[in-house]
Amino acid sequence: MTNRQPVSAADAPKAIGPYSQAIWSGQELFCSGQTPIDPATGKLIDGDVTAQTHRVFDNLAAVLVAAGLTLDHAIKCNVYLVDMADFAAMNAAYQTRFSAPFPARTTVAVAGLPLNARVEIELIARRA
Ligand SMILES: C=C(N)C(=O)O
Repeated sequence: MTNRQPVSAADAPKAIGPYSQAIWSGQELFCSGQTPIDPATGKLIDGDVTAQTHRVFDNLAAVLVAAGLTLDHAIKCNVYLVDMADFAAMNAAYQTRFSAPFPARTTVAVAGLPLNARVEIELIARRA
């Protein structure tokens, strides 16, 4: 028997590969990386890294809501950028989606992201 309890969010993009949108493990929820896919079309949105970051957070929020949580439950985020020149703009959008104290975070630049997204963010959340 698996200890992986999946979360399925109709308002977030369907997985584009063999992964769950999120998995509960005990009190912690591991949310797969979200790219700026519009769940209505299944396609990447048009827009710069600011718009892409907000779409990513809308998608993460939809997954969290399906699990009975919100972004306030996030404890760790990993941010992937294809161009570190987007760091400041990503931060500006990012900081509007949380209130202090901010979750722990790591940001790295990567060689590429699915569907040619500029940003992907994954997070871990914890219920009380
Ligand atoms: C988009 C993803 N989270 C993936 O391909 O792993």
